[in-house]
Amino acid sequence: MSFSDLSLLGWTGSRAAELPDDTVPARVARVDRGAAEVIAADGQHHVRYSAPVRRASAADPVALPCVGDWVALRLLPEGRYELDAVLPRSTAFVRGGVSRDSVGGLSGDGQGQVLAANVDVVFVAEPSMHSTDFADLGRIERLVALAWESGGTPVVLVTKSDLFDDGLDDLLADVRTAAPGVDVHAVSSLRGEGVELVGSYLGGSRTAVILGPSGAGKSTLVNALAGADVMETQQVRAADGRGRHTTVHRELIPLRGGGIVIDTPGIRRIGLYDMNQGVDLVFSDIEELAERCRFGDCGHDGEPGCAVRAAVESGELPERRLESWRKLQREAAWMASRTDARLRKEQQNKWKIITKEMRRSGRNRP
Ligand SMILES: Nc1nc2c(ncn2[C@@H]2O[C@H](COP(=O)(O)OP(=O)(O)OP(=O)(O)O)[C@@H](O)[C@H]2O)c(=O)[nH]1
Ligand SMILES: [Zn+2]
Repeated sequence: MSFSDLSLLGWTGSRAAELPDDTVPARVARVDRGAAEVIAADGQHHVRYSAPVRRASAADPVALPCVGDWVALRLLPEGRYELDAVLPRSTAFVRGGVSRDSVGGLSGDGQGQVLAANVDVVFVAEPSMHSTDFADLGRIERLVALAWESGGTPVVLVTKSDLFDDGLDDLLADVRTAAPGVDVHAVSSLRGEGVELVGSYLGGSRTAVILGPSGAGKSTLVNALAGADVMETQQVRAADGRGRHTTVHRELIPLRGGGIVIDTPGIRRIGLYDMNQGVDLVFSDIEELAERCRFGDCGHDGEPGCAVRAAVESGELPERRLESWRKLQREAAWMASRTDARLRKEQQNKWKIITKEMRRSGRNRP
């Protein structure tokens, strides 16, 4: 991968002002215990972290460089670069626990870890059919919440749309109800339908991730966008008999039509934790109804004058959606109790601004 022009990697003039003196910019393509693969204007480099970066990261893992970060490189007297600073992130996927240990629980140390940074567009891929099941609206809600939480813009892709003959329009309508204010598109990588439209979100060298369950067709879509087989799909893995864990992913993938996709094992596994305010936006319809409940702290659980229950009764609000909302609220509360307080505050501040913007532009009106 070679980029003579960093703007193809998403570098913008506004970031230049944040670059310390006597350093050059680079973007992190991969991290590996105390060192990173970065792409600078003069090519790819393997760089170690400076002492200040190491100290900051020891105090708070959120300061560790991660894929997608823009960083400052300083040329050392012996002629190699050192990673001197992580430039301020515009967006970040933060995981609440540092490690998911073998029992599958969060580490419980309450510290965050950044899985990917400076992601502009978050595609939420949900297959129209998953073995014998239809698209899972609850999963879409969760992943859209996570996308909002990162600061990026979610776009829902109903993948494998070719598996659907009749009723695709109905399905898309249901998905739109599950993700108010979010663009929803049908995509078939197999037929090449919708692929160009997906690519159009990445104009101006924007950066994307694709979230979604295994088998949603994420790798196939990335290959279609990249115009080359940069990802091993499940089919290829099955054909050459290699287990998925041995697959070496390229983590920062340039696309033929411009733009970049970040794909890391961490982002692939990211799922159903780390949500707070994102939930409010996904359920903006419920939040709006709740403003009309008689009691400010209404639990929508049989209280008199409850506008939310009334909407369920009248069929305006699907019961399923109220249940999803309750479930996500509980999880978000649980996660929030475990997330580093400072980080949470930062996210909340950012969130207030985004919410305000959305209110103003009316984007969260279903
Ligand atoms: N019918 C149909 N099948 C597709 C489409 N896109 C992908 N597939 C198939 O679905 C299977 C899974 O596709 P992948 O791209 O490997 O899915 P993934 O989301 O990357 O899966 P993981 O790597 O396990 O996360 C493969 O057998 C693909 O050939 C599509 O548009 N239509
Ligand atoms: Zn109520």
